[in-house]
Amino acid sequence: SSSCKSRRRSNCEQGDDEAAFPPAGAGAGAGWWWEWRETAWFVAEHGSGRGFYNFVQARYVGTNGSSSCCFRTALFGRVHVFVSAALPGASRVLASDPPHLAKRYARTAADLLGPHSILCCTSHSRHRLLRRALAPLFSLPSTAAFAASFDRRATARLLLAAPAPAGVLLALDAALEISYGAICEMLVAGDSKLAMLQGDVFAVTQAMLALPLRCLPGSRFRRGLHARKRITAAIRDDIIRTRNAPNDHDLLSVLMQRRQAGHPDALTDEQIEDNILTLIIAGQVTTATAITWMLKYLSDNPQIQDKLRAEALGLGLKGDYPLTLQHLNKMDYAYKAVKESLRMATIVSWFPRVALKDCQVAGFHIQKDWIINVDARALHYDPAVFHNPTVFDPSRFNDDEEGEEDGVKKGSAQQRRLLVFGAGGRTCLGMNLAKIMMLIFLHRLVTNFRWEMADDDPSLEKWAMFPRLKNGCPIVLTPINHS
Ligand code: HEM
Repeated sequence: SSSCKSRRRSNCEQGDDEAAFPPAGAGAGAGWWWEWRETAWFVAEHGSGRGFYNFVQARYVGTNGSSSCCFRTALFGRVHVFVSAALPGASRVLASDPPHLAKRYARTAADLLGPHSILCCTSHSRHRLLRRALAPLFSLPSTAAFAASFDRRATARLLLAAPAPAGVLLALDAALEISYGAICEMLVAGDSKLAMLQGDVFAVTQAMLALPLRCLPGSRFRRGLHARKRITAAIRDDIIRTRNAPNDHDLLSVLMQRRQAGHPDALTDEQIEDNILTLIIAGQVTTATAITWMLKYLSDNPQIQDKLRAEALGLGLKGDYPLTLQHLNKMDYAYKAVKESLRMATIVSWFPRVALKDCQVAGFHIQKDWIINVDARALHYDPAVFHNPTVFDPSRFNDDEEGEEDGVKKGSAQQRRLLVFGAGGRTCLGMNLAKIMMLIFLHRLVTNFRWEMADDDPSLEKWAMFPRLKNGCPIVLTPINHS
């Protein structure tokens, strides 16, 4: 934003060339003691009810007390630069995907997801192969089947198993359970042990940003590694089963058939294991977390909830109807509410890339091996980009252009500035699935209940990979009388 641009020069020391070094954040220092203190601080915030972004936000305030759009710190032995995606040039780093800026993930995440995971893959050519190999999962028929499966599960969980009138639903648990079932079915249909391992998937996500205390019995990281072993063992059993009896409906069967046919994008067993685990983790916890934030924002804004209800009931769907992609396409206001929830929740706060050589990012001098974190949350809460950014307002997207491009809705300049799913060659593969899950969950809830939060505690869950409410978003449901 313009506010970011003008503040930049005044906050920087000058580098060797034209570009400036990123300013050191609040509490700046040097040497091993400072680095250790920054890491301990980051970990402490992560383990507090305030969440790790609190660490980042505090450091945008420079040593002289003025706020900046970029700062550098040191975490886990590496220099990290955080740069607001509102700065011209920062999100271009993602969109243009230059070869000297490789994707970077915490080593702990790479250990837990595996060396072949698409999320952690740094080689451009191997990454392209993995993206092509996983593409069938996101085809239109697969997406439609996924929507039907998620809808069936959501209906069963929210309506058939609904709590007594004015009962409390723990939204996070419900969203995790429904999305886990639907994603697993899409990846490995049939009788897979994966269905029983939701707790292990949770343990892996809890370990992703933990200290890498591999040898310490009982540490979160070690528990995560053990959970990973059980999950990959289950996938290995599924690979053997599917090799003998593939069915056409799941990703694993497609991958196995490709291998048997000698397809150039065929994946090895190890690549399949790591990427099935990755898809579950990338898809389930993110989306379930987004759903809980959406329900919280709508509980805080009952008039928006009413407007959504009016749109949903106005679709004229009666009786026991399955939702289809055509129905979802008609939910204009709900779609805006989903986008606004994604903006405010900003599930993935920043995007890490490692500099493979000295370079410039958004006008700042970056040295080889530094890690550049393009900060999406700073963009989504920048008042110069989103007017009144802390207000939940789906109508801020009213000026979006209508129309579809490659099956994805086009939007206005402001919409394009959302950085919820990343940009460029590493853009989230599951973004349409995520929006579909959110729309279906919302539709089933809004057409059957009014709701409000049962507990307003704003604390965030400790050690969560993505910021989410500690209380799991308990909502009081009041059934709607349709007569
Ligand atoms: C609200 C839900 C979701 C959010 C906020 C989200 C966000 C993201 C973001 C920001 C990235 C890019 C990270 C980067 O560039 O560093 C990403 C990548 C990815 N996401 Fe999602 N995601 C969501 C749901 C899903 C779902 C449902 C799936 C699939 C089932 C999925 C699969 C993936 C995969 C495979 C990648 C890696 C893409 C690559 O590196 O080429 N995500 N996601």
